[in-house]
Amino acid sequence: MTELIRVVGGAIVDSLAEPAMLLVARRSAPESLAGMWEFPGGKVEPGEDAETALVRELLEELGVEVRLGNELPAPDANGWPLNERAAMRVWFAEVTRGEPRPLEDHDQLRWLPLADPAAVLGLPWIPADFPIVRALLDTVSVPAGGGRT
Ligand SMILES: Nc1nc2c([nH]c(=O)n2[C@H]2C[C@H](O)[C@@H](COP(=O)(O)OP(=O)(O)OP(=O)(O)O)O2)c(=O)[nH]1
Repeated sequence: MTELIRVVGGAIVDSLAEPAMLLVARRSAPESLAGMWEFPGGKVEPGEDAETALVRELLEELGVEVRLGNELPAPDANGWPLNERAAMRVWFAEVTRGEPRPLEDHDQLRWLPLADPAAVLGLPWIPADFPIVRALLDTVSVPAGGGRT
């Protein structure tokens, strides 16, 4: 049996406590993915912990240090299926040092308002990411107060 390719992605928000904006990245490589938007991140290396891999990837790709928040709840422990060989786990994250720049694999970064789901879902994401983006929008749209009138 071939082993599952473990991918990790960062849902970088302006504030973990009160997320209003989401940072998304446009792939420049490989050619099959160029022009599509994604969660910055990458593959977990052998023997590496998923969260360590994510912190490493975000530093390599965007030049920032981050604090990880909660994991976006996924359908199973491997995360979200990307294809028959790969699955991705996604964590919320907040930048603690540096200004995100597209240093590797991306040609554009964009902050999007989470209050505008149409703007977020309107980008040409990697197709496998759409269920993840929808789940993320649902998660952040839960009113913090939760009060009833
Ligand atoms: N980072 C990231 N990868 C995604 C997303 N959605 C999705 O299908 N993928 C796929 C694209 C790639 O096939 C794979 C991640 O590989 P990668 O090329 O980013 O990994 P890496 O930085 O470790 O690169 P490498 O060492 O393989 O060159 O997962 C996403 O939202 N973010």
